[in-house]
Amino acid sequence: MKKLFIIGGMGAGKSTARKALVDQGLPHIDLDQVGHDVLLWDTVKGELVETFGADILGPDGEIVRSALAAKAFVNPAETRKLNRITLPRIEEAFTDRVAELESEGHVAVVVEHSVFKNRQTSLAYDADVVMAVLAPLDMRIERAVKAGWEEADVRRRIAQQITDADRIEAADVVFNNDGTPDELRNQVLAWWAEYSKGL
Ligand SMILES: CC(C)(COP(=O)(O)OP(=O)(O)OC[C@H]1O[C@@H](n2cnc3c(N)ncnc32)[C@H](O)[C@@H]1O)[C@@H](O)C(=O)NCCC(=O)NCCS
Ligand SMILES: Nc1ncnc2c1ncn2[C@@H]1O[C@H](COP(=O)(O)OP(=O)(O)OP(=O)(O)O)[C@@H](O)[C@H]1O
Repeated sequence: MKKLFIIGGMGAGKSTARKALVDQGLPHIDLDQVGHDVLLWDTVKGELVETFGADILGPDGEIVRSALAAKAFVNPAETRKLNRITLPRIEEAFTDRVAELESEGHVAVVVEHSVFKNRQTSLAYDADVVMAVLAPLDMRIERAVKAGWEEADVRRRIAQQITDADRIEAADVVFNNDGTPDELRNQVLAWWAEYSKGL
């Protein structure tokens, strides 16, 4: 089963690109969603509270994601603390999900990976294809704000992410999303039409 990774900064258009491939019948894994799932694990919750304080918990005893984000994205050291706790668990859940899809006989899976660092890290080392979705910074911020995120929060998160130059360097295919969503979709579908011939 081919693992097709979609990478890109916040607001770049990863989900839009992913939807184009899912419409072609491919299953997908959204690592942001897997990240949310592992926040419910008691081990993860315990380590996060120990590191960031009990005020990241809501009245129901679960993590309030906005409260955690406000503490974890203030500087690279704090983000590293967050990643050290969450990423190994995300990898564990991801590996299980990939094995399930593989046993169901899918030819490929689309993996949306917002926190991609490089191809050597555990999550991405066996990616068959890395697709980068790129858009100018101002455009990404504007889109994310329009989608409901607070501008200061978006800027803080982007400051903890790799740059588009790094993404181009790591990618096999690059999609520029500085036009309309349909233009992005058409680029992705044209790529898939070629790539899937070899499957
Ligand atoms: C801090 C948390 C609770 C905030 O949750 P929230 O619902 O506000 O954001 P969500 O998870 O939907 O992420 C939205 C976007 O924020 C950015 N972002 C999220 N985590 C990170 C990170 N560790 N470093 C840099 N940017 C990040 C990405 O662009 C992502 O698409 C959550 O993002 C989290 O637990 N992150 C750590 C796990 C992780 O790295 N997940 C990403 C998949 S590997
Ligand atoms: N070409 C485009 N023109 C205008 N709006 C767009 C375009 N592409 C995507 N958008 C919108 O911008 C927002 C961000 O796009 P999308 O969710 O695909 O990005 P993402 O990379 O998955 O973002 P995130 O990192 O926040 O998950 C969405 O509201 C989407 O509808």
